[in-house]
Amino acid sequence: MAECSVGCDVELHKPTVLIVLGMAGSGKTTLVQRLTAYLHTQKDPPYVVNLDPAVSEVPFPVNIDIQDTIKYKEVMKEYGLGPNGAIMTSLNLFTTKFDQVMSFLQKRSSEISNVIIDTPGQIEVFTWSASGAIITETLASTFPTVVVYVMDTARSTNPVTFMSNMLYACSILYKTKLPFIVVMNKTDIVDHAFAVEWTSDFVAFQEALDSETSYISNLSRSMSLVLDEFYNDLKLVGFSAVTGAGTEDLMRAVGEARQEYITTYKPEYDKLKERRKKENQSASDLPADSEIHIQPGLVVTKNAVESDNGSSTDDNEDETSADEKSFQRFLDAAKRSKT
Ligand SMILES: Nc1nc2c(ncn2[C@@H]2O[C@H](COP(=O)(O)OP(=O)(O)OP(=O)(O)O)[C@@H](O)[C@H]2O)c(=O)[nH]1
Repeated sequence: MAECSVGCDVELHKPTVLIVLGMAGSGKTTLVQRLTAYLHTQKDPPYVVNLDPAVSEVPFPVNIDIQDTIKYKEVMKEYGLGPNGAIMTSLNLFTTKFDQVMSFLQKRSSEISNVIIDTPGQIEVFTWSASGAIITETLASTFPTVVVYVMDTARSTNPVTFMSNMLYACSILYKTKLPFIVVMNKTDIVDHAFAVEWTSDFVAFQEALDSETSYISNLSRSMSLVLDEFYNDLKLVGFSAVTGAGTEDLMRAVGEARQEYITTYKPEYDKLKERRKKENQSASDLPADSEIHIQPGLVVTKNAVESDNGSSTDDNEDETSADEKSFQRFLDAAKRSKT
């Protein structure tokens, strides 16, 4: 990617957006709580956004809470959905209003240094959905944005499990195209030194795999070669959301990732913004009901959403996934909100 040569100083006065992702139970919410408390003690309170519609209690002061706009249990009732479908639909509905979130952020932009975004427990709701992609792209097109990927250290001591989680992290890196920090959380239970060793010493990881004799461990050996490149640029931080150990290391890594966004990723996002603008202009030639404006510069057409799901309109209705149905409701709701 190209280096940012001009206009980078403009970014100086913008807050860093931290998108906190991770498997269910890895400690995302507790980490957001810990970071928020830390930044308050630094007299630099963050702007906090909760995108998890199903969290029973938000344990930190939150500026924007999806639950204030969308009642997840009502969505379940109204659309006859199970918990996962309702979480997905709630996020889709909220995405149609994300331009309002952006205007709040822009208004506060000069007063805050960090925006922290907590995401739904089920990671795929955010990472493999069109609404997650729209939110990520919208934020990253405007603010220096970094992904904070939380891993449960205690549950990653098995080399094959560790490898699986790292492959997932790697796939998110390629999907979001943003600077990436892996936070090895819960170091109060297990020290993360093994993860540092496995990601920096290829031979040490191979030796750990030697104790595994399954077919999967052979696959892991091959995959570890692939991941070697990913590890080269990886920012890996040991952290405990419960004790606060590693908080300063994490904030240092966020600062480095922000810099990386400005020099390496921003030029790509600028090009994307330009492309979206052009798409937006050509979409204005289409009939009104074939487009849905999510926010200026971002247009989701019906076709775009369907191709995101890898489906076509010819699919058998019975085979239509809950995800696709939920997107159809998203489209309908967005159309309604336009009128
Ligand atoms: N010992 C220890 N426990 C932790 C730490 N961080 C989180 N936990 C515990 O792990 C559990 C899950 O934490 P959450 O913060 O709810 O995790 P989450 O990723 O937001 O969970 P979902 O929203 O369900 O995905 C809770 O019981 C926390 O108390 C940590 O650093 N150390």
